[in-house]
Amino acid sequence: MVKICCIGAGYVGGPTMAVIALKCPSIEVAVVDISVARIAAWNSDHLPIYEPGLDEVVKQCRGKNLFFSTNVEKHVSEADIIFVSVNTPTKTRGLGAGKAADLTYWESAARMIANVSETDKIVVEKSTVPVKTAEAIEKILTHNSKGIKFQILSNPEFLAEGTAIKDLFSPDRVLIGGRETPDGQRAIKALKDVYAHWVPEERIICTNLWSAELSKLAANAFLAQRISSINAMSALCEATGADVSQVSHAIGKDTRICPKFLNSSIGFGGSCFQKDILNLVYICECNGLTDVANYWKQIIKVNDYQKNRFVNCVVSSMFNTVSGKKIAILGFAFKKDTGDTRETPAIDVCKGLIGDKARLSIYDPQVTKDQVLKDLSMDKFDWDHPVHLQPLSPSSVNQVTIVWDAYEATKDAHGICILTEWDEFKTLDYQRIFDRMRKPAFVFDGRNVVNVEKLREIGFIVYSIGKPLDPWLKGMPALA
Ligand SMILES: NC(=O)c1ccc[n+]([C@@H]2O[C@H](COP(=O)([O-])OP(=O)(O)OC[C@H]3O[C@@H](n4cnc5c(N)ncnc54)[C@H](O)[C@@H]3O)[C@@H](O)[C@H]2O)c1
Ligand SMILES: O=c1ccn([C@@H]2O[C@H](COP(=O)(O)OP(=O)(O)O[C@H]3O[C@H](CO)[C@@H](O)[C@H](O)[C@H]3O)[C@@H](O)[C@H]2O)c(=O)[nH]1
Repeated sequence: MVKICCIGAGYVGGPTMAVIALKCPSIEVAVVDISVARIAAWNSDHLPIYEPGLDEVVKQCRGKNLFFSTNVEKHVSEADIIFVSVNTPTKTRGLGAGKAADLTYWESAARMIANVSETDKIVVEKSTVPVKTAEAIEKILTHNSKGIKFQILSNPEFLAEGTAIKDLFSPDRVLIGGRETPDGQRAIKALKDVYAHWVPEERIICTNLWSAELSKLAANAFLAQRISSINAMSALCEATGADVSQVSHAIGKDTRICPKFLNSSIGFGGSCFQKDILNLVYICECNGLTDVANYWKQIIKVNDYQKNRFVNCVVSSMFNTVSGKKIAILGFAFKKDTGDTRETPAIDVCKGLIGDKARLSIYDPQVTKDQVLKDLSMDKFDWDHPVHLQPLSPSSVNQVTIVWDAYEATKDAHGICILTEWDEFKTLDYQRIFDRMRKPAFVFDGRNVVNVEKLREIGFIVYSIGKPLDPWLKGMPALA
């Protein structure tokens, strides 16, 4: 029986291995982690992450051919194939701080693999890593081993949160990079055989190591670039009276452009886009490609611009001050159908409003009070370290309350900011909400989820990103 071990039981390691176990009953899969709490949660009825469909997959295989354990060394030493899916945060200190990937967790995993291995292994990079990481990992493994052979493969993950199970069941492609030697090709085939249990052969792409590593960074940069492009257009739409949804629809009909990833928003969030683009920028700079680095930097600049623009719009619309005013925040997760808040644009928007002394009442159907408070008090990039190494949650953040109902959040509020596109925000009873708010009552829709005309009929002043401006908002200093 082939044995797989995955180091890192996070958003990638957990779902990916659960699907491999489900689709390959003949393979034994162990997912290991240094976080005792995380492993306990994977072994309980309350999984550590919320992902539609994940519970069912885990329930079907856990205890049969899928195991979650803190006994990292035992499972690593027994495995034929080891996936490494640990954190690769942005460095906050030293060389490359603020851009380069911090490979501390990866390096420590590689050293441990070298220490405990007694048989030949295939080591698979599942984490997103800088190009040429495989070369460094190879050096660590070969210099520390006792004649054991290691083959390194790059097998980046392309799943998106909220649709992880769907993406894993039916991936657009699986990418495997390896050495162009007979041993390297044999390793590629072994991993290909795993995916071939359910992924059609034509969707499994095999390349050299560096192409696979770079393709992951390139894919995220291209995706994020589309969002920054449409968000840049949203500002122009507001200035000219065009409607960004109509523009997206019109340009998306061109099959060369396609309609996906053209939804204007308060900016992209999530654990990957910003981190991976910063990483790409750093690699370009290290290779002397300053103009290329500056091109990709601009994607993040526009993303920051979009978040600032939104905050400025809220403040300037409400008579240039939100001091002491209650603002309801609907949605805190970085997108719908996930409880993940890593790098969510809601953090920057909330911090911006708190900076202007607003009182915030935050509601998100999947994000806990503790998480929100932690996010609002953590330093940039601190979130991307294993949970037990993160700062403890503070007891409270001034000016912020967290509630479990959109009606409670909006009661007596002066304004509402919609920051995540949860479906339930489309069907709220906005008349009821309006009746219980201070007047004039404002809605700032950062995700284009509400029916603007209906809300204006009720009496709201509505700002919806990239849409023709409400007469109230025209001429406001931040928007003019
Ligand atoms: N989240 C996504 O949607 C996504 C998608 C594709 C790729 N990625 C990449 O995958 C990697 C993992 O991301 P994630 O979202 O799963 O992170 P995560 O924080 O959810 O999980 C990483 C896990 O690794 C564990 N860990 C760290 N060092 C360890 C060690 N030495 N031994 C054992 N366990 C260790 C941590 O405790 C943590 O539970 C990152 O490189 C990320 O960029 C993420
Ligand atoms: O048209 C769009 C699409 C997305 N977003 C935002 O962009 C961010 C990222 O969304 P998405 O890409 O759907 O989620 P992630 O889980 O971050 O997935 C991305 O990052 C992963 C980690 O690398 C990759 O594996 C995935 O392929 C890639 O889509 C979120 O804040 C979304 O709200 C928009 O604003 N407009």
